[in-house]
Amino acid sequence: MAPALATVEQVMDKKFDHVIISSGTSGNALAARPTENPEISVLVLEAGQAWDNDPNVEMLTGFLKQLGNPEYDCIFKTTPQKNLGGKEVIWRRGKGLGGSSNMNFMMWSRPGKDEIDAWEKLGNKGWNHENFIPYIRKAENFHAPPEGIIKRDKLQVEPSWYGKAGPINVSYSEGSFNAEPIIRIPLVDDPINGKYSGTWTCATTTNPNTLACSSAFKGYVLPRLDRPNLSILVKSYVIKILIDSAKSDSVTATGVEFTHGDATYTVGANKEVIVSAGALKFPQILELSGIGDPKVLKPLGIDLKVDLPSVGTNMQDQAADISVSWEVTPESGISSLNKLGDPEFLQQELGAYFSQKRSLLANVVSGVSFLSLQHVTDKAKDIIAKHEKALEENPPNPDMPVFEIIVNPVLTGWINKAKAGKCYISLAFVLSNPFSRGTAHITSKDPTTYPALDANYFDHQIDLDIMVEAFKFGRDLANHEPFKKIMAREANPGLNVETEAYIIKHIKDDLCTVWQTSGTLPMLPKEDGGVVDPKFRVYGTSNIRVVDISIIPLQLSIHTQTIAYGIAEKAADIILGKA
Ligand SMILES: Cc1cc2nc3c(=O)[nH]c(=O)nc-3n(C[C@H](O)[C@H](O)[C@H](O)COP(=O)(O)OP(=O)(O)OC[C@H]3O[C@@H](n4cnc5c(N)ncnc54)[C@H](O)[C@@H]3O)c2cc1C
Repeated sequence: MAPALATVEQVMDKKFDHVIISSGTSGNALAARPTENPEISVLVLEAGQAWDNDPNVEMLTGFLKQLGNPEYDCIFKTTPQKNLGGKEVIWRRGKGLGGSSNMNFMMWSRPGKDEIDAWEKLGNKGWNHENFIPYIRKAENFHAPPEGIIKRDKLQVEPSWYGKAGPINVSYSEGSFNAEPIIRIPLVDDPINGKYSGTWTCATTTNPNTLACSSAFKGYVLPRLDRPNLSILVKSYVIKILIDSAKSDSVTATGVEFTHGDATYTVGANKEVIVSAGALKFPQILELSGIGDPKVLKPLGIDLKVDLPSVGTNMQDQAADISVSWEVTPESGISSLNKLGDPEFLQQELGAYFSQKRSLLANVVSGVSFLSLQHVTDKAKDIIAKHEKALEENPPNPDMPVFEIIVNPVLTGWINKAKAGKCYISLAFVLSNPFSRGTAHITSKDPTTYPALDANYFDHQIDLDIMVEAFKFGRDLANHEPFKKIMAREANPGLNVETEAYIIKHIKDDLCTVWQTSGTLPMLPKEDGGVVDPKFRVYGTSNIRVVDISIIPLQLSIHTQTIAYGIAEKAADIILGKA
């Protein structure tokens, strides 16, 4: 049944204690926690729509049908990238109740100790691993795996390490596709405890009993929709925050302006406006509201309300080469997702999904390896020395993972197509901790014009140097067990990509993203380029908070949905005066 949501007539011109912009991954946790107190009223404005038991949102491989479909996907793209020969890179993002948690690949990974402790060292008091992990645990409803899966995935699972009472199902799946422990890469059997360099099986946000994908709206809000103090309006696109700038030291948000259908409406905020519209859209909302860099706002004729030049800077995107695949031998027993292109096979697998809860359609992405630079190449010291001057201010931690390899049972790459009856695996190579920084700024006053998203890939040459070495290392894994015995031949990009020059060309031609862009509104001291303080408040405002992965000051190697949930849980405690 479709959830009972508000109508525009029920919210227009009304006042709510908290107005939350978007029902994305962070937005739902923020809507659910404060409304536990019946005295607090919350309105959520979400640009997309509601999903009513939609198999594309419910089923584990349903995201494949969402990618590129404008009903589900915001479909951003970067500006032409100067270091990629002008190529524009498509960036997927979820739209509608649940945001990107509906379309992500469900991997559930906790951050490393050094990564979160670094945020505190950067000037964010109280933001360290020890304090932050309990907030991630709050989101978790962990399902301890059966002995068979523990053995198969070589896991150490101590249920007390995980949260049990949270809204998001976290489990190790039957449908995991795991490489065996990889020669040359150490196995990590407890990657959730603050150190995750090595190879391991990742948990995913799946309900192992129903094989349903667990997302932010379904977990946090759907069971609480009957709360009279919670209103959600879908198809409401926020244009800007309404600001009272009568006081000179800090401005106050009085409400929000949004469109719904063909009309424009306003709604009031008694206490706060909280923006959780994601790292790509939020800078736009702030800039249209007059908060940002005068050099961006003035030429567009936008009145400056808060002079905050760091809005939309510090963007960090995990770049990836996902187009390296091998045909596997028939003896490997690996069945790849390409086979789902055969309608008869697809029907068979759909039947098995619902009747036996076992199917290729229940496959989850879970075989990951995180590697430091010196693990990948014996040139690590040379590469760091070569860039010493540029890295002076921010020397890399030699043990920190900078690179990830993700194993997938599917042919990827654009050069060669899948052959009928053949099966494939691919290794995605991810530059997880880029040194290059990009920007997200408006170029027009028109709120429907997407912001200019400049990832600035390879602006820092060290990013390309790392990609090249990691590509060579990852590709060479096919010559070692356990891959050697299953790889029949390289399908993409193919062996003519051999010299360093060809490798660089291939990386640049095929460069894409793994959609973990963060940092556009960093939590840092203002004098160091910060936009929000450690309590999520936008500098120069009394009641606007940013609560999503825009605030990440320094990218993590890990996947970011755990961070989005942890951030929102922490913000909820702050809003409720508990932290
Ligand atoms: C394809 C894909 C695969 C991924 N795989 C993984 C993975 O396996 N593991 C992992 O940990 N992370 C993964 N991620 C990343 C993870 O999903 C995100 O980091 C996280 O969901 C971001 O949450 P958020 O709250 O910042 O934004 P989102 O969840 O993206 O929410 C933003 C919301 O804002 C709404 N919105 C935008 N503009 C407006 C406006 N003007 N008015 C009103 N509403 C607006 C959007 O409709 C959307 O609902 C993946 C992401 C993608 C896209």
